[in-house]
Amino acid sequence: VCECGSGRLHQHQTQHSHCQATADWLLSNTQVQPTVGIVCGSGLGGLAEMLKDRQVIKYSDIPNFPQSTVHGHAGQLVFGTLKGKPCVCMQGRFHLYEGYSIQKITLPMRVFKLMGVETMIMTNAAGGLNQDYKVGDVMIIKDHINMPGFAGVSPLTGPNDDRFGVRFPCMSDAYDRELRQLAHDVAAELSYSDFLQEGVYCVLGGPSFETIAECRLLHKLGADAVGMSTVHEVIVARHAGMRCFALSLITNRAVMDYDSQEKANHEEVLEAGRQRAEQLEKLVSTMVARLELNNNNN
Ligand SMILES: O=P(O)(O)O[C@H]1O[C@H](CO)[C@@H](O)[C@H]1O
Ligand code: HPA
Repeated sequence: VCECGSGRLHQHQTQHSHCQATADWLLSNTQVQPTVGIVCGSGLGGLAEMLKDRQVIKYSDIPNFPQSTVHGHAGQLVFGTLKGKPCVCMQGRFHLYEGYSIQKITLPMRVFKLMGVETMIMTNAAGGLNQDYKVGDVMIIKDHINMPGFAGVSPLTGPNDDRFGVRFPCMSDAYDRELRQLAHDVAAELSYSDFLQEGVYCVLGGPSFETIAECRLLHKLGADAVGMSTVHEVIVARHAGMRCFALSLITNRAVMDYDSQEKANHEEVLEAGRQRAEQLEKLVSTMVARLELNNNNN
Protein backbone atom coordinates (compact mmCIF):
# COMPACT_ATOMS: atom_id res chain seq x y z
CA VAL A 1 0.00 0.00 0.00
CA CYS A 2 0.95 3.59 -0.52
CA GLU A 3 3.23 5.48 1.85
CA CYS A 4 0.79 8.41 1.77
CA GLY A 5 -1.07 6.79 4.67
CA SER A 6 -4.39 6.27 2.89
CA GLY A 7 -4.06 2.50 3.13
CA ARG A 8 -4.63 2.19 -0.61
CA LEU A 9 -2.42 1.11 -3.48
CA HIS A 10 -2.03 4.18 -5.64
CA GLN A 11 -1.12 4.40 -9.31
CA HIS A 12 1.91 6.59 -8.60
CA GLN A 13 3.33 3.98 -6.29
CA THR A 14 2.69 1.20 -8.77
CA GLN A 15 4.38 3.35 -11.39
CA HIS A 16 7.48 3.90 -9.28
CA SER A 17 7.83 0.27 -8.35
CA HIS A 18 7.18 -0.80 -11.95
CA CYS A 19 9.79 1.66 -13.23
CA GLN A 20 12.29 0.55 -10.60
CA ALA A 21 11.72 -3.13 -11.38
CA THR A 22 12.17 -2.46 -15.09
CA ALA A 23 15.32 -0.36 -14.52
CA ASP A 24 16.80 -3.07 -12.27
CA TRP A 25 15.94 -5.77 -14.80
CA LEU A 26 17.58 -3.80 -17.62
CA LEU A 27 20.69 -3.02 -15.58
CA SER A 28 21.12 -6.68 -14.80
CA ASN A 29 20.69 -7.61 -18.47
CA THR A 30 23.12 -5.16 -20.04
CA GLN A 31 26.75 -4.23 -19.54
CA VAL A 32 25.99 -0.58 -20.32
CA GLN A 33 24.98 1.95 -17.68
CA PRO A 34 23.60 4.70 -19.92
CA THR A 35 23.94 8.41 -19.21
CA VAL A 36 22.41 9.48 -22.54
CA GLY A 37 18.99 8.40 -23.82
CA ILE A 38 17.92 8.76 -27.44
CA VAL A 39 14.40 8.36 -28.82
CA CYS A 40 14.19 7.57 -32.54
CA GLY A 41 11.28 9.11 -34.42
CA SER A 42 9.34 7.60 -37.32
CA GLY A 43 11.82 6.37 -39.92
CA LEU A 44 14.76 7.59 -37.84
CA GLY A 45 15.71 4.28 -36.22
CA GLY A 46 19.06 4.36 -38.02
CA LEU A 47 20.34 6.48 -35.14
CA ALA A 48 20.51 3.32 -33.06
CA GLU A 49 22.73 1.63 -35.64
CA MET A 50 25.51 4.11 -34.83
CA LEU A 51 26.08 2.64 -31.38
CA LYS A 52 29.21 0.53 -30.81
CA ASP A 53 29.21 -2.76 -28.86
CA ARG A 54 25.48 -2.89 -29.38
CA GLN A 55 23.20 -4.94 -27.21
CA VAL A 56 19.60 -5.17 -28.36
CA ILE A 57 16.67 -5.99 -26.08
CA LYS A 58 13.21 -6.35 -27.61
CA TYR A 59 10.38 -4.47 -25.91
CA SER A 60 8.45 -7.74 -25.72
CA ASP A 61 11.17 -9.13 -23.40
CA ILE A 62 11.22 -6.11 -21.04
CA PRO A 63 8.97 -6.26 -17.98
CA ASN A 64 6.23 -3.58 -17.97
CA PHE A 65 7.18 -2.19 -21.38
CA PRO A 66 4.52 -1.53 -24.02
CA GLN A 67 5.01 -2.84 -27.58
CA SER A 68 5.62 -0.75 -30.70
CA THR A 69 2.72 -0.96 -33.14
CA VAL A 70 3.66 1.70 -35.72
CA HIS A 71 5.44 0.97 -39.02
CA GLY A 72 8.91 2.57 -38.89
CA HIS A 73 9.31 1.89 -35.14
CA ALA A 74 11.28 -1.33 -34.62
CA GLY A 75 10.32 -1.93 -30.97
CA GLN A 76 13.58 -2.50 -29.17
CA LEU A 77 16.09 -0.86 -26.87
CA VAL A 78 19.61 -0.64 -28.18
CA PHE A 79 22.39 -0.24 -25.62
CA GLY A 80 25.95 0.66 -26.52
CA THR A 81 28.39 3.54 -26.71
CA LEU A 82 28.19 6.51 -29.02
CA LYS A 83 31.48 8.36 -29.34
CA GLY A 84 32.49 6.74 -26.08
CA LYS A 85 29.35 7.78 -24.16
CA PRO A 86 27.16 5.02 -22.74
CA CYS A 87 23.75 5.30 -24.43
CA VAL A 88 20.35 3.71 -24.57
CA CYS A 89 18.38 4.18 -27.75
CA MET A 90 14.63 3.63 -28.13
CA GLN A 91 14.31 2.21 -31.62
CA GLY A 92 10.59 2.80 -31.65
CA ARG A 93 8.53 5.09 -29.42
CA PHE A 94 4.99 4.94 -28.14
CA HIS A 95 2.19 7.30 -29.13
CA LEU A 96 -1.10 8.14 -27.45
CA TYR A 97 -3.08 6.98 -30.50
CA GLU A 98 -1.72 3.44 -30.09
CA GLY A 99 -4.16 3.14 -27.22
CA TYR A 100 -1.77 3.09 -24.27
CA SER A 101 -2.30 5.40 -21.31
CA ILE A 102 -0.25 8.58 -21.36
CA GLN A 103 1.60 7.27 -18.28
CA LYS A 104 2.50 4.08 -20.12
CA ILE A 105 3.87 5.80 -23.23
CA THR A 106 6.20 7.89 -21.08
CA LEU A 107 7.27 5.09 -18.71
CA PRO A 108 10.63 4.65 -20.49
CA MET A 109 11.68 8.17 -19.42
CA ARG A 110 11.32 7.26 -15.74
CA VAL A 111 13.03 3.93 -16.30
CA PHE A 112 15.96 5.72 -17.96
CA LYS A 113 16.15 8.21 -15.10
CA LEU A 114 16.37 5.36 -12.60
CA MET A 115 19.12 3.77 -14.73
CA GLY A 116 21.24 6.93 -14.50
CA VAL A 117 20.38 8.78 -17.72
CA GLU A 118 21.04 12.53 -17.42
CA THR A 119 20.43 13.79 -20.94
CA MET A 120 17.58 12.88 -23.29
CA ILE A 121 17.70 13.45 -27.04
CA MET A 122 14.35 13.03 -28.77
CA THR A 123 13.79 12.98 -32.51
CA ASN A 124 10.57 12.97 -34.48
CA ALA A 125 9.06 13.32 -37.92
CA ALA A 126 6.80 16.35 -38.21
CA GLY A 127 4.73 18.35 -40.67
CA GLY A 128 6.03 21.84 -41.45
CA LEU A 129 3.57 24.65 -40.71
CA ASN A 130 6.09 27.46 -41.09
CA GLN A 131 5.92 28.53 -44.72
CA ASP A 132 9.71 28.95 -44.88
CA TYR A 133 10.29 25.29 -44.03
CA LYS A 134 11.07 22.72 -46.70
CA VAL A 135 10.83 18.93 -46.62
CA GLY A 136 14.17 17.69 -45.28
CA ASP A 137 14.70 20.63 -42.94
CA VAL A 138 15.79 19.73 -39.43
CA MET A 139 14.15 21.83 -36.73
CA ILE A 140 15.69 22.24 -33.30
CA ILE A 141 12.71 22.36 -30.97
CA LYS A 142 12.95 25.47 -28.81
CA ASP A 143 9.49 25.21 -27.26
CA HIS A 144 6.24 23.29 -27.54
CA ILE A 145 2.48 23.70 -27.54
CA ASN A 146 0.87 20.84 -25.67
CA MET A 147 -2.62 20.66 -27.18
CA PRO A 148 -3.72 17.56 -25.22
CA GLY A 149 -2.49 19.40 -22.12
CA PHE A 150 -5.02 22.19 -22.79
CA ALA A 151 -7.69 19.54 -22.32
CA GLY A 152 -6.17 18.14 -19.13
CA VAL A 153 -4.35 15.24 -20.77
CA SER A 154 -0.95 15.16 -19.08
CA PRO A 155 1.42 12.34 -18.14
CA LEU A 156 1.69 14.00 -14.72
CA THR A 157 -2.04 13.77 -13.98
CA GLY A 158 -2.69 11.96 -10.70
CA PRO A 159 -0.95 12.08 -7.36
CA ASN A 160 2.54 13.52 -7.71
CA ASP A 161 5.40 11.18 -6.91
CA ASP A 162 8.01 13.37 -5.20
CA ARG A 163 10.64 10.68 -5.78
CA PHE A 164 10.58 11.71 -9.45
CA GLY A 165 9.95 15.45 -9.24
CA VAL A 166 7.83 18.36 -8.03
CA ARG A 167 4.06 18.76 -8.37
CA PHE A 168 4.30 21.82 -10.64
CA PRO A 169 7.39 21.50 -12.85
CA CYS A 170 8.56 24.51 -14.85
CA MET A 171 8.38 24.11 -18.64
CA SER A 172 9.72 27.48 -19.81
CA ASP A 173 13.20 25.93 -19.89
CA ALA A 174 12.15 22.51 -21.21
CA TYR A 175 14.52 22.51 -24.19
CA ASP A 176 18.02 23.05 -22.88
CA ARG A 177 19.55 26.29 -24.12
CA GLU A 178 23.14 25.01 -24.09
CA LEU A 179 22.26 21.91 -26.06
CA ARG A 180 20.42 24.01 -28.64
CA GLN A 181 23.49 26.20 -28.99
CA LEU A 182 25.66 23.11 -29.33
CA ALA A 183 23.36 21.90 -32.15
CA HIS A 184 23.77 25.22 -33.97
CA ASP A 185 27.56 25.08 -33.58
CA VAL A 186 27.81 21.48 -34.76
CA ALA A 187 25.46 22.10 -37.70
CA ALA A 188 27.56 25.07 -38.79
CA GLU A 189 30.75 22.98 -38.67
CA LEU A 190 29.14 20.22 -40.70
CA SER A 191 27.78 22.76 -43.24
CA TYR A 192 24.21 21.82 -42.36
CA SER A 193 23.05 25.35 -41.58
CA ASP A 194 21.10 25.70 -44.83
CA PHE A 195 18.61 23.05 -43.72
CA LEU A 196 18.66 23.80 -39.99
CA GLN A 197 15.71 25.62 -38.39
CA GLU A 198 14.69 26.35 -34.83
CA GLY A 199 11.04 26.52 -33.89
CA VAL A 200 7.97 25.53 -31.91
CA TYR A 201 6.55 21.98 -32.08
CA CYS A 202 2.87 21.39 -31.48
CA VAL A 203 1.65 17.96 -30.39
CA LEU A 204 -1.79 16.60 -31.26
CA GLY A 205 -3.32 13.26 -30.38
CA GLY A 206 -3.50 11.86 -33.93
CA PRO A 207 -3.62 9.41 -35.61
CA SER A 208 -5.54 11.34 -38.29
CA PHE A 209 -3.42 14.02 -39.90
CA GLU A 210 -4.61 17.60 -39.53
CA THR A 211 -7.34 19.25 -41.54
CA ILE A 212 -6.55 22.40 -43.49
CA ALA A 213 -8.40 24.51 -40.92
CA GLU A 214 -6.43 22.88 -38.10
CA CYS A 215 -3.11 23.58 -39.83
CA ARG A 216 -4.06 27.22 -40.33
CA LEU A 217 -5.08 27.50 -36.69
CA LEU A 218 -1.87 25.92 -35.37
CA HIS A 219 0.21 28.19 -37.58
CA LYS A 220 -1.63 31.25 -36.24
CA LEU A 221 -1.02 30.03 -32.70
CA GLY A 222 2.73 30.14 -33.29
CA ALA A 223 3.56 26.53 -34.10
CA ASP A 224 6.22 25.87 -36.74
CA ALA A 225 5.80 22.10 -36.90
CA VAL A 226 3.13 19.58 -35.92
CA GLY A 227 3.36 15.98 -34.80
CA MET A 228 1.97 13.35 -32.45
CA SER A 229 4.81 12.67 -30.02
CA THR A 230 7.81 13.93 -28.02
CA VAL A 231 6.08 16.51 -25.79
CA HIS A 232 4.77 13.95 -23.29
CA GLU A 233 8.24 12.42 -23.08
CA VAL A 234 9.82 15.83 -22.53
CA ILE A 235 7.36 16.69 -19.74
CA VAL A 236 8.14 13.48 -17.86
CA ALA A 237 11.89 13.77 -18.46
CA ARG A 238 11.96 17.40 -17.27
CA HIS A 239 9.82 16.52 -14.26
CA ALA A 240 12.53 14.00 -13.35
CA GLY A 241 15.31 16.58 -13.87
CA MET A 242 16.82 15.25 -17.09
CA ARG A 243 18.18 17.68 -19.69
CA CYS A 244 16.22 17.56 -22.93
CA PHE A 245 17.11 18.26 -26.53
CA ALA A 246 14.73 17.51 -29.39
CA LEU A 247 14.83 17.62 -33.19
CA SER A 248 12.01 17.44 -35.74
CA LEU A 249 12.70 16.28 -39.25
CA ILE A 250 10.23 18.10 -41.50
CA THR A 251 8.94 15.19 -43.55
CA ASN A 252 6.06 16.95 -45.27
CA ARG A 253 4.57 20.40 -45.55
CA ALA A 254 1.28 20.81 -43.76
CA VAL A 255 -1.52 21.46 -46.23
CA MET A 256 -2.80 25.01 -45.68
CA ASP A 257 -4.51 25.71 -48.97
CA TYR A 258 -7.91 24.44 -50.16
CA ASP A 259 -6.64 24.28 -53.77
CA SER A 260 -3.73 21.99 -52.84
CA GLN A 261 -3.71 18.42 -54.14
CA GLU A 262 -1.19 17.30 -51.50
CA LYS A 263 -2.20 14.71 -48.96
CA ALA A 264 -0.19 13.88 -45.83
CA ASN A 265 0.68 10.18 -45.56
CA HIS A 266 2.96 7.99 -43.48
CA GLU A 267 4.92 6.65 -46.50
CA GLU A 268 6.22 10.09 -47.43
CA VAL A 269 7.11 10.60 -43.76
CA LEU A 270 9.27 7.46 -43.77
CA GLU A 271 10.82 8.34 -47.15
CA ALA A 272 11.87 11.81 -45.95
CA GLY A 273 13.51 10.10 -42.99
CA ARG A 274 15.54 7.89 -45.33
CA GLN A 275 16.68 10.91 -47.36
CA ARG A 276 18.01 12.86 -44.38
CA ALA A 277 18.98 9.95 -42.11
CA GLU A 278 22.73 10.15 -42.57
CA GLN A 279 23.02 13.86 -41.78
CA LEU A 280 20.69 13.60 -38.83
CA GLU A 281 22.78 10.77 -37.42
CA LYS A 282 25.98 12.74 -37.91
CA LEU A 283 24.50 15.80 -36.19
CA VAL A 284 23.33 13.80 -33.17
CA SER A 285 26.51 11.73 -32.82
CA THR A 286 28.75 14.80 -33.00
CA MET A 287 26.63 16.48 -30.36
CA VAL A 288 26.83 13.43 -28.10
CA ALA A 289 30.63 13.38 -28.51
CA ARG A 290 30.71 16.89 -27.01
CA LEU A 291 28.20 16.41 -24.21
CA GLU A 292 29.36 17.36 -20.78
CA LEU A 293 27.85 14.78 -18.54
CA ASN A 294 27.37 16.73 -15.35
CA ASN A 295 23.76 17.73 -15.18
CA ASN A 296 23.30 20.96 -13.25
CA ASN A 297 19.97 21.65 -14.79
CA ASN A 298 17.49 19.97 -12.46
O1 LIG B 1 6.67 11.56 -33.85
P1 LIG B 1 7.14 10.33 -34.53
O2 LIG B 1 7.25 9.16 -33.62
O3 LIG B 1 8.41 10.58 -35.31
O4 LIG B 1 6.02 9.93 -35.61
C1 LIG B 1 5.38 10.86 -36.48
O5 LIG B 1 5.06 10.12 -37.64
C2 LIG B 1 3.73 9.56 -37.53
C3 LIG B 1 2.92 10.06 -38.70
O6 LIG B 1 3.50 9.75 -39.93
C4 LIG B 1 3.16 10.08 -36.22
O7 LIG B 1 3.30 9.10 -35.22
C5 LIG B 1 4.02 11.28 -35.94
O8 LIG B 1 4.08 11.62 -34.56
N1 HPA C 1 1.17 15.90 -38.92
C1 HPA C 1 1.27 15.19 -37.78
N2 HPA C 1 2.25 14.34 -37.55
C2 HPA C 1 3.18 14.19 -38.50
C3 HPA C 1 3.13 14.89 -39.69
C4 HPA C 1 2.06 15.79 -39.92
O1 HPA C 1 1.94 16.46 -40.98
N3 HPA C 1 4.22 14.51 -40.42
C5 HPA C 1 4.90 13.63 -39.67
N4 HPA C 1 4.28 13.43 -38.51
